[in-house]
Amino acid sequence: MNSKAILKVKNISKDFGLTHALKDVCVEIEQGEIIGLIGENGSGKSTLSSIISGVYPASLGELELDGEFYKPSDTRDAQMHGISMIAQEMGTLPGIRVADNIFLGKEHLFAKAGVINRKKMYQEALKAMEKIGITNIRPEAPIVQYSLEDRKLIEVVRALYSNPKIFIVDETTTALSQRGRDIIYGIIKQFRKENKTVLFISHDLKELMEICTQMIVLRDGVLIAQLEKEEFNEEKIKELMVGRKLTGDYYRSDYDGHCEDEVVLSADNLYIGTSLKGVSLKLHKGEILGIGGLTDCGMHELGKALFGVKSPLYGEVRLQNQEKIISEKQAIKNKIGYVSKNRDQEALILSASIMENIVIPSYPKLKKGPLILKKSEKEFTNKQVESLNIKCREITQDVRELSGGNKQKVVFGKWLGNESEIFILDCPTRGIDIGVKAFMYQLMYQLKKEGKSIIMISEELPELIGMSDRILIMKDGKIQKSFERSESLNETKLIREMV
Ligand SMILES: Nc1ncnc2c1ncn2[C@@H]1O[C@H](COP(=O)(O)OP(=O)(O)OP(=O)(O)O)[C@@H](O)[C@H]1O
Repeated sequence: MNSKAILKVKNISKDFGLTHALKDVCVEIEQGEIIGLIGENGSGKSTLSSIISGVYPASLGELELDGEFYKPSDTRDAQMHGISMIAQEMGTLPGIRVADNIFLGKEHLFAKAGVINRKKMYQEALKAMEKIGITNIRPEAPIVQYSLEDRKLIEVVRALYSNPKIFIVDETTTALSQRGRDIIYGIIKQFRKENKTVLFISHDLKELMEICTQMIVLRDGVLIAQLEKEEFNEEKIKELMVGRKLTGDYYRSDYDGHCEDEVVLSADNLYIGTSLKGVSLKLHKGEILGIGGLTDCGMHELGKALFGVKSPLYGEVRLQNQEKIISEKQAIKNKIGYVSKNRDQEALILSASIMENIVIPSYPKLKKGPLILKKSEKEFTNKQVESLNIKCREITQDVRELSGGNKQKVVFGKWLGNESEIFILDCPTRGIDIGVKAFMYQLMYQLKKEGKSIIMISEELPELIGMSDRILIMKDGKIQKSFERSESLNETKLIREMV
């Protein structure tokens, strides 16, 4: 393979106010390499890829592309230089069709005398989608018709249409099902074959070790290492990421799946569209009930139904006092907290501050007459920020500015602050680093010991096995099998029931 530095990152620093997101980073990225970018939440991965892909400029330092000075004025300029990125937060435009999303800003390609030839545009969209193996999406359909995953894949098609020589994938695969992941892996393989370059950001170290040919490790905005494939070693990379040896238990170490008999939440024969077909379950006081399955098995809809955001066509969700859960507002009033899989879209208001996000469910509690005192809001927020160790500049800072792990802590803070008794957690550790993950597991175990009850919906089998008292495996909208906590439980036994 022809090895040549296609991109040089020279002494790049980036400050956001008082936050030093990148400090004097120097990296050489070679043509034809698949480079994994790894580091804890907030280590600067997205900042580095955003500078390379033209989202914003560096504060100091410069870039060199193909031996020439390179300073993209925006993402379109970067695309014209052959660099495209799929970002964590970007998304598609909701009010328009699939094809219009793919060719956003490139409509002139299909225009003649100011009139767009839509037939040609749709044909081209179909071709572009088929090229990466997407066959279920209609180019003329409104984009809102499609799932979050399909919309993410449409973004991929858009990014690839400019035929980039460097493709940056920022924390995308965790949001996708196996089918979506396979599409991304297929694209990466193709890039490698064509001697093109990929910068791949993921928190899944195993995934990176398998797919990448090199690995860049960042810590606190500083470049720690650039490793060749033969130097990949899981323990060593983890140590480089966190700067210390990781010791102690990751998951809980006991195998006692015992909890109280008291049922705090029950679902009876829930039906929702084609996603839930008669699901019943009981959650006990002090129980961690894991729910697993393939992404489209209905488990995410089940979480929404238990929290009252999705109404079942048939069946009901009841609390211990037999009150029926029919809305999110009522669930919150009854001390239920919900962490959505789609954190940025459903669990947070990104343009609001950390404080506003944390106090929302607790407004009724904080109210003194018709007013809420700023002082009590601040005290309330500070307590959560301190106990969850949320890394931020100030509590009035927009949540948008936080790294993924810290955003997730804000979501937890809002439900802990409201003194929730029941937590419905949909993929609670998605996109967060190993340090924060370990913290989340300890927190869940602590909550269990305090008698709180947790439903943990997860696509990660090790965490289901490692943390749950009981696991329900779902398949095609139904509960397929229940497993008790046991030392002999393993992934193979669960997978057998999932597929
Ligand atoms: N627009 C912004 N305004 C202010 N601070 C920001 C902004 N973007 C990032 N930061 C800060 O810069 C630091 C690096 O963030 P960055 O998003 O690059 O980390 P990351 O490694 O990609 O994290 P994650 O894995 O959680 O996505 C963090 O402290 C973050 O809070």
